Amino acid sequence: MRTVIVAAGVVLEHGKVLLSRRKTGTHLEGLWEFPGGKVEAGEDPRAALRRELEEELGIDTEVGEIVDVTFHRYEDADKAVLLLFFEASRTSASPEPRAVDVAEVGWFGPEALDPASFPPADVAVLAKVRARLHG
Ligand SMILES: Nc1nc2c([nH]c(=O)n2[C@H]2C[C@H](O)[C@@H](COP(=O)(O)OP(=O)(O)OP(=O)(O)O)O2)c(=O)[nH]1
Repeated sequence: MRTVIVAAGVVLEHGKVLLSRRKTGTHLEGLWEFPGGKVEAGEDPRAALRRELEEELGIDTEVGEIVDVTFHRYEDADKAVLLLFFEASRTSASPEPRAVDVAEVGWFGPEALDPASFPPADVAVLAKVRARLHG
């Protein structure tokens, strides 16, 4: 089984978190997630996250500290993911997020962070993000 390294962003603004929804036809289709994607061979994970946020949501960001690291095996897809969740913030010049290469995008409060709507690999980080939103 291969392991894929994924960088995902926790972008908070005004007590809400930025989430995107996976497109139909992809692994885990229709679920909400922290926007991001695969780190290419030899690529700096923070640079990968900036690139993915630009490609998928059209936003310009600065990537900060790590929020959580999780490992999950998706037996059905015969793949494992090492997920690096980073704090990220939009630069002052950044456009508003839009669904360029995701099914949907939006800002959500803590009540939306129901683990049933997210990939199983996200359970631990959801608790951390919920705590940040309440804090
Ligand atoms: N961006 C992101 N990906 C996540 C999260 N949780 C989680 O399990 N993943 C998984 C889903 C995918 O298997 C992988 C992200 O890679 P990707 O978005 O480039 O995946 P993909 O659909 O293009 O994958 P593939 O079909 O090309 O293998 O990480 C999350 O919160 N954010």
